[in-house]
Amino acid sequence: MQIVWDVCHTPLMTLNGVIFFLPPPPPPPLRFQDNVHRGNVMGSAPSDKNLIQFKNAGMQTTHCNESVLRSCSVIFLTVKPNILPTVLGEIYSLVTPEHLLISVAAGITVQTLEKLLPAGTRVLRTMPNLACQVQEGTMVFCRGSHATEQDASHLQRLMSGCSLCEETPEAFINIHSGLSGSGVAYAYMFAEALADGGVKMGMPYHLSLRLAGQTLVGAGKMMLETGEHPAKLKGDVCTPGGTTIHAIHELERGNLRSTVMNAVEAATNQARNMGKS
Ligand SMILES: NC(=O)C1=CN([C@@H]2O[C@H](COP(=O)(O)OP(=O)(O)OC[C@H]3O[C@@H](n4cnc5c(N)ncnc54)[C@H](OP(=O)(O)O)[C@@H]3O)[C@@H](O)[C@H]2O)C=CC1
Ligand SMILES: O=C(O)[C@@H]1CCC=N1
Repeated sequence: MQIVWDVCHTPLMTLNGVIFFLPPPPPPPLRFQDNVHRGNVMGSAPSDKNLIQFKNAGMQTTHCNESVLRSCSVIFLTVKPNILPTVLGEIYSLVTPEHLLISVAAGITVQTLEKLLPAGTRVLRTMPNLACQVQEGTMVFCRGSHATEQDASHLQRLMSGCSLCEETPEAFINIHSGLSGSGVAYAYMFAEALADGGVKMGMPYHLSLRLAGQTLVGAGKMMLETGEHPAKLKGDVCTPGGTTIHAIHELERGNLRSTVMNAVEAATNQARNMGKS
């Protein structure tokens, strides 16, 4: 997840340095606004593979996770879930009440995070999706026992520039992982299949791909902007006896909706299992 860029993109507040353990932001031009200064953002990772892009964008970088704790007050934990316990052990002695720790790790519960951190640590558990990188993301989050109202609004303000960001009960975080965190990947598969269909019928691949991408963007935007149920919008596309209803019959034969529901269920259950191990 490339949270760092998204955070910096938002028009808010001074970050006393922020980010931790991240893949890179996309290449410049980055749009830093108001008080968020790229020089106040610090990324840490073992290698330069991703960090080099932080450096190129004028952010601070380090290979020492402890340095981030010493310099930063808002810490995004974006390592893979299986590495998180080791990293929290490493930084444990440096975490103070001044720090706000924000985890994006799939499956890792608030209870686990709090158990691995000093008593009283302010923690937020989140689940973003990849589209935060293009300011069209989704994120849900919940508070740990010591996180405050102010911490929650801080995160919402940080993320408001790049995602729909909702506070939810913790039980919804894994569901959001299955629906949207992973869901962008299902959408890409659908887009790929649309484009392949176009190619099959004789359209060049690059044109087919661009049209498929825009079809998904447009369909999502219609849903959000009209507030209409997707079934209603689907009905609007179906001319009686026309092309769409013939295609929909094929999708129903292939169990599209049931398959997608199964996918959300499988990903949610996997997130739940990851939280147990
Ligand atoms: N990918 C996605 O769409 C989403 C991912 N997430 C969550 O984001 C997290 C990252 O996943 P993903 O983006 O796929 O992972 P990546 O492998 O792309 O990124 C992980 C980063 O962690 C760094 N890292 C590894 N070990 C350490 C360490 N000990 N200390 C500091 N940094 C370290 C790696 O450094 P190096 O560059 O040196 O290898 C790398 O830059 C996971 O917890 C996942 O659940 C959540 C929602 C969506
Ligand atoms: O696949 C994963 O585990 C992560 C979490 C959600 C999206 N990617």
